[in-house]
Amino acid sequence: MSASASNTASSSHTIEDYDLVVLGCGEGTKYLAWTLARQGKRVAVIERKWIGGACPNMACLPSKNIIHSAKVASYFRRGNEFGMHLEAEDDVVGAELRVDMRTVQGRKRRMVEGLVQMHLDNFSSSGAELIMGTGTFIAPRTIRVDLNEGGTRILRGTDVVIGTGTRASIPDVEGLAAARPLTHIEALDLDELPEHLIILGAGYIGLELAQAMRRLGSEVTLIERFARLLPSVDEDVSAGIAELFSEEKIAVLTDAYPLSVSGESGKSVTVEVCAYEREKGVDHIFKLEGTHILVAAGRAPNTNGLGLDLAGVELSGGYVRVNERLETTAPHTWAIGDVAGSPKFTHISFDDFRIVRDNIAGGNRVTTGRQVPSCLFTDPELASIGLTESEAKRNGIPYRLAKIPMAADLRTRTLSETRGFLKALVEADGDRILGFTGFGVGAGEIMAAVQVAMLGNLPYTALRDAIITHPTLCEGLVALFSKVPPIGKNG
Ligand SMILES: Cc1cc2nc3c(=O)[nH]c(=O)nc-3n(C[C@H](O)[C@H](O)[C@H](O)COP(=O)(O)OP(=O)(O)OC[C@H]3O[C@@H](n4cnc5c(N)ncnc54)[C@H](O)[C@@H]3O)c2cc1C
Ligand SMILES: NC(=O)c1ccc[n+]([C@@H]2O[C@H](COP(=O)([O-])OP(=O)(O)OC[C@H]3O[C@@H](n4cnc5c(N)ncnc54)[C@H](O)[C@@H]3O)[C@@H](O)[C@H]2O)c1
Repeated sequence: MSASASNTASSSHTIEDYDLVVLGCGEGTKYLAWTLARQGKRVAVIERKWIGGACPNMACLPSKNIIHSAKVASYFRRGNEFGMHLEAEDDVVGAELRVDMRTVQGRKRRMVEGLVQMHLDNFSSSGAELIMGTGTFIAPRTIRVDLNEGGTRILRGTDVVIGTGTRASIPDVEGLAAARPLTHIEALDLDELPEHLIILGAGYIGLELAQAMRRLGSEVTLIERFARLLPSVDEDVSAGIAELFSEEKIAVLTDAYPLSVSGESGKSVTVEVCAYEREKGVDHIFKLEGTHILVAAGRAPNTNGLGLDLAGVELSGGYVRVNERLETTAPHTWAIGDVAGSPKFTHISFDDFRIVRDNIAGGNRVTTGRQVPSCLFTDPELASIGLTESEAKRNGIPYRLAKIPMAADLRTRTLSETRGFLKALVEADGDRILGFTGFGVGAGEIMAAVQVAMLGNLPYTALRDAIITHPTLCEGLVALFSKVPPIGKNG
């Protein structure tokens, strides 16, 4: 769809007017573009590199693809347990598994190519225009695009949406940047397995990739500055993950941080680590040798150099400042997803799309009070929604607690995947479900059933008394909610 040229920004550039101009082709922004274009609006999306944004290209979906290959590797190693033997080897446990990373990557790359094609099809069927180039604001609602193929264009939107996402933040550690560390982008695209991968940061990315790379055959060491893995989750969850990682021989250094790094990732790196020994109250400084270093130490917003000041868009802590309607400080200028400071999940960026779509149409939809479910895709998964036990304690919120081991969910026994537990918080003086955490096989899928009950304001007894197919993983919810203590008695 061609845009109408209405006036000129400079002697050589015509301003092209659109109903909607979107900066960054991420989760929420692409859905907004396709939706408004299908309504007959003139829409342009500016993207510098990734058609579809982070999720399909180098974040959620590629990581889950590699994690699944790592699961297959773990099944291979567990072959004996299931009575599976390779012809040539009697003892599969003793046999060395050879992982061909090029084939692992080939499967992932085919998936990504298919996803990119799916996005291109959506652009052509919706009529939204995809412009490959780097966008910078030059005036309110007006963006100059430095086209990847050369040349520039200037676009102005009746509405403009910023969805430029985040990037890996590289901590200011002596020698770290010079060591050319991997971020998740390179780590998810390795054709050769690192011999010894050192991972800085034991958050979502660090934990998921540590286990995957270990299962594929790398030696892995995690360095985390806090005292335990995932300090924001309940202690029993954190301990469960620590035990899992210890069994899988992933070295974990907590209360530790790097002082300096030397060498070059991909060849050899030396990290000087400072680790605090809590019992003795002393710091130890030592050197750790590895072949690669991956930085998974949090995210930085892509707001630098966007010319946001020229657009009247203010920042807050580096992120685009938005209100609960996802409006920025400039009229008809919105922000979506990670860069708006929304919780950093694809499903949240998608929900931001729904909010902005409705508000552009004159509605009043807000981010406040929405559910923020999450799932860490370690094996087994850690899924959580609503209030956690530690949050309830910290905020003095009374609750009744139900907790069962995954082994009480009989499906797990058929799978030989009995590790972990399910827990739920129910209000102390009523039947409302306040929160759910599952650390176990299929926890992310089980959580969705609890989430629907919470959305519908169902009492916990609805799940307790439901007839759920046997033996499914969700059947465990009957056992879990049967454990809720009576009112007045918290177990
Ligand atoms: C390794 C990894 C695994 C993850 N796994 C999960 C998961 O399993 N589940 C989950 O829910 N979340 C996951 N996340 C988080 C999720 O990927 C992000 O929250 C989500 O992609 C954010 O989407 P977004 O809409 O904010 O924008 P993004 O998808 O980040 O897109 C922003 C786009 O803007 C473009 N851009 C930036 N600046 C410009 C510019 N000036 N001009 C033109 N284009 C520009 C970028 O190239 C990018 O394509 C993961 C993240 C990582 C890093
Ligand atoms: N399954 C999923 O949904 C999924 C998967 C991957 C990423 N994500 C999203 O992406 C975001 C970013 O992930 P991430 O893992 O980069 O960040 P994170 O915030 O989850 O974890 C970063 C970790 O690095 C540690 N750290 C930071 N600097 C350090 C230092 N100098 N020394 C030692 N430790 C240090 C922090 O204490 C923290 O534990 C997540 O918050 C999440 O929202 C989601």
